[in-house]
Amino acid sequence: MERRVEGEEEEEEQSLQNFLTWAAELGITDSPPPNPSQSSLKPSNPPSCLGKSLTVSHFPNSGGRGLAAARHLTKHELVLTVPKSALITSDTLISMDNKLCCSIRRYPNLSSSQMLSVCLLAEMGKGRSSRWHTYLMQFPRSYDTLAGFARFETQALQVDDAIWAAEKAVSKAELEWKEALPLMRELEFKHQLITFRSWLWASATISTRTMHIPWDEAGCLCPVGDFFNYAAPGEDSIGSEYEDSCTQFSSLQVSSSSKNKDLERELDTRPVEEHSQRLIDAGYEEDVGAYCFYARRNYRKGEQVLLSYGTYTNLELLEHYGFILTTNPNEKVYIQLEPDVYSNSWPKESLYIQPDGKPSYALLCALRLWATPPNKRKSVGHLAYSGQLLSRENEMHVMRWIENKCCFLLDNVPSSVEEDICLLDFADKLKYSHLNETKQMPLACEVETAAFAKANGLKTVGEFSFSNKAKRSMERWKLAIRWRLRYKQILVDCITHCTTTMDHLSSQRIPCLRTDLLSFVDK
Ligand SMILES: C[S@@+](CC[C@H](N)C(=O)[O-])C[C@H]1O[C@@H](n2cnc3c(N)ncnc32)[C@H](O)[C@@H]1O
Repeated sequence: MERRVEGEEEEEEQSLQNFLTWAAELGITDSPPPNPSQSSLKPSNPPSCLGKSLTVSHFPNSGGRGLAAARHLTKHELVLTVPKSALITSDTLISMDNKLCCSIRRYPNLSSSQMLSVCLLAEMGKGRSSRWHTYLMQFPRSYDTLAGFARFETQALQVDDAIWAAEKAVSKAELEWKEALPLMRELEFKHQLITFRSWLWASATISTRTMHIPWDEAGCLCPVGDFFNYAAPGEDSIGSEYEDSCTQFSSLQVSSSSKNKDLERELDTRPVEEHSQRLIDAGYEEDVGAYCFYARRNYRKGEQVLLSYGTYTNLELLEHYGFILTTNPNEKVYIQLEPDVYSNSWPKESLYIQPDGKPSYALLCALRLWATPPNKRKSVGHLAYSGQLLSRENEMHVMRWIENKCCFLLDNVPSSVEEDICLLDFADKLKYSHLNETKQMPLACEVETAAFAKANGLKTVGEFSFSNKAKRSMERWKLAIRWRLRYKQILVDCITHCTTTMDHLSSQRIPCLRTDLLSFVDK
């Protein structure tokens, strides 16, 4: 969840009100006509920004500031439109700034996201004289995306793949910043705006808030539209299979360089009459000339109205948006197989443990074939690929293998599920009081807490009148612990699943599809 500096609530409230008034003047409305393509947005509609369909509210456990239903909303109903003139892209900012326009042309090798970052920083440098000042003030001051993770926070992820993803995100951001430095120097940015810290802020703003548009890969910043918090596809809408598959489209986007194929697909821009066939909950509509947002399901008054940014694992959410979901239907614990298992040619991304602890379809198929004697594989390939259990022994073998793998992975991380829960509990309490309870902690927690204190220049772990920097580090540390805890819980659930399956297999006479298919691996 995003944080703002404490003690500024009143000021923030005033700033929000100013922003919403400004947004209404720009024609941003949550009282759009039922079919905006048949009615001009201006000037017949009274200025309205929030209160008609939506209202700004706080949801401490699901995104902080977000949008709530101001009344009963019906599935597929149009709830917000943001006209094109209110969207911010690199082009918008360049067109209003001659110096920026002349300089940026000399750097054609910068990516569209790098260009938008530079434009955003240039706009920030203008302070109150920026046309967008009121809106820019609504952005968080810091983010928890992986690129901003310091060494201690990265190590707290504990799992190699996750540590690697964080290190890669940091080095990518550094490289992009260095590439953009000559342009920022040419533009004579103030020292504060040229720092890596400011770059991280600008690129995280783009990563967490831009929305897909067809004419700029970096996307656009969409005032008010970017107040929608996230619900995973499938989680928020109880719909048909058709709807579930379609909610994989996203309006909020990750940077084009991350190559998320889902997000590169064209968005649906069909008219509102085709509501029942609508593929997404938001998108730019050329015929309306506005970004349009639709309710993805029915909402009761006061409920948070959510948007699906796309299908993400928790690590991806952390990388691009700086948060994770405790219940994420798209979470995956990837399982690395030996090279001989890959001969079955399953893509690596299909081999994982699901959030409910069950092995993925592909993982089961791959292991069932692998546990079959090589000379029998061809003849049973069609059964394995159609997801069928091959024999009791084969299945027992597969379950034992997965169970051992999960145990191995759990043994190779520095702390257990129980220790992580204890550490999270401790970190939560630290916010409220001075504590010196580390002596009652399990050793692993004590060691990690001491490492946190050291990384943040605190003399003792009991010294918790934190600086803002230490508070932000604490938030990222907690995110890392929550991420790895979920990872471990899935492995534990998988072990339970394997044990239960093996018990079931041993107690029952499972008809063998092929009695000759005894696993060969034990022999
Ligand atoms: C597009 S903004 C949404 C509005 C944002 N809460 C605000 O106050 O401006 C996306 C950011 O909101 C937060 N967020 C969105 N959905 C969330 C969720 N379900 N749980 C936690 N944080 C969420 C994350 O920090 C994310 O980067």
